Amino acid sequence: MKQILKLKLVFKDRVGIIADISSLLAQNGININTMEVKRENRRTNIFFEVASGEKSPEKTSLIRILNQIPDLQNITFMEILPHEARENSFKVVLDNMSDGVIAIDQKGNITILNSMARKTLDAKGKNLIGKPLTNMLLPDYHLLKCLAGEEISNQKKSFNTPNGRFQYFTTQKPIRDFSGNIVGAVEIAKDMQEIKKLARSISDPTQITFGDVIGEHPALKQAISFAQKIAGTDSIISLRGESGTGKELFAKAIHQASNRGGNFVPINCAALPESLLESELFGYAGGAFTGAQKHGKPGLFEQAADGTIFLDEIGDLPLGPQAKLLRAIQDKLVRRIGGSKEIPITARVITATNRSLEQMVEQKEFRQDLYYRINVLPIHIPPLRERREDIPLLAEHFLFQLTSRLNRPARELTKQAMFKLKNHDWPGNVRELKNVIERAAILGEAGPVAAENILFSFELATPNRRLGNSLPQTTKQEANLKQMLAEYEKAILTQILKRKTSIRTAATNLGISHTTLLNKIKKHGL
Ligand SMILES: Nc1ncnc2c1ncn2[C@@H]1O[C@H](COP(=O)(O)OP(=O)(O)OP(=O)(O)O)[C@@H](O)[C@H]1O
Repeated sequence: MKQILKLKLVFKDRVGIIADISSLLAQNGININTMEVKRENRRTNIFFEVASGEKSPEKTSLIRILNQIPDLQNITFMEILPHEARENSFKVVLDNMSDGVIAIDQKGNITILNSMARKTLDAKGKNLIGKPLTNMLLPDYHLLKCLAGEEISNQKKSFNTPNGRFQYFTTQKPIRDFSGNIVGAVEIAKDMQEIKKLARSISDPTQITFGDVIGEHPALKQAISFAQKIAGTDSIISLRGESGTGKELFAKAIHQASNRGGNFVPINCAALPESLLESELFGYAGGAFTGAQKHGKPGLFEQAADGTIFLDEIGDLPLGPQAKLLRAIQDKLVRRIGGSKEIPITARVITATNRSLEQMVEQKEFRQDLYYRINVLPIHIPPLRERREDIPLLAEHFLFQLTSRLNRPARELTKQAMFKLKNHDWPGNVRELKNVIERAAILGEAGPVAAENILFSFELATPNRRLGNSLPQTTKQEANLKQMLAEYEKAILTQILKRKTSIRTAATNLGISHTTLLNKIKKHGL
């Protein structure tokens, strides 16, 4: 029976090994199918495959033959040779591409046809490798012209396939060897629908996915994986977390992952007066009140249709609208103000708040029954100060976002700038970090973003800081006592360091130890 054997031989490095192997095997009537040589550490590794003919070599007889070659140190039989492993991984890469790839050799015979090309051309299961390109039904055979040096880039084309009309951008180029000789040609076809989808997702900022939620902290990752798990259900989700922690970002990502057909419709319950809230949420019938539109107006529940309604700051919803919201959620029906028709609700409800609803229930500011309705699946988003390790990731992300938006070259943050960011308390959470980074990037020159351009809101409030009797002019809204003291301390240290005395003298003057002063200098990124 015909047999294929794959081997690895290890030799002490010397000249003439390959000649020895070839002539010895030929003398014994054994054919070499493939051979690969690799030299390393004064050893020569030879990988090869032999196909035995009539005189099929047994493993033992092959070993006996090979053992005659001088300097052979080791023989191993292999399942797969290195070049086969490389080809397999190359094939996996090609087959996982969303573009169709066809390659031909010098004679115009097909050498590569990846999964996407097979699918589009309805060639699955057909063995076309090695066959002429002209055997395939294609809109044209321009690829053959690439063998004469022609090439095209991103040309729009379309043709009818058994699966419908396929519109694509094609790029076709000759393949050249190291000396520049044409040894084949390759075509890459990009599906136009995929390109359109990609363009939409880049240009449409509302298309937020979980990939846009940056952070590696376990608590954040847990929140993301829980949100991903429940995104596809119809249940009400309650997002809990301080202001600026990313609740709206999560809501949008959940909506995107839910694959719901309708829109994402947000409403900030704190931003509207009570009189307007109900008409916004539930809409009104024609002539419901003076000034109303003649034909009435659909509310946000109706507008969201099969999508998602995001009730932001639900803790700020007054008690009146709370009762109506509860009824709507319970009955899955809304009635426009002044109307009689009941309209079914198909939208998914996501709520968010930074307030303690539990405390509000206790103080009778929030209805207990509504609380239980909306708090079925709570997701807690941790504040930034509890996940400081995410600060560098987020800072780089916002810097990259800004520079790409402004069409500027990518930038990085200096070590000192990063240090300053990591040591801030972040009362405003991720939103504050985003603002700080954008401000720093705009303020500074080109090149890395420096620490002196990292300005927190309390620093902005005191542009004319002076030492002496005047305290920093930060007001209560802008910073807490801790921040004000930190700022005052920093101002004193900056002033003292400017005098260029030694750290030790400065420490003595300040009445603190040398190490305490060093720690403080480090803390303030001075
Ligand atoms: N993990 C994150 N990754 C990337 N960007 C984030 C993240 N968290 C928040 N952001 C960004 O920070 C800003 C504030 O986030 P968002 O508006 O979602 O917060 P919020 O919790 O809804 O705030 P509020 O309670 O004030 O309504 C947005 O620009 C958002 O894109």
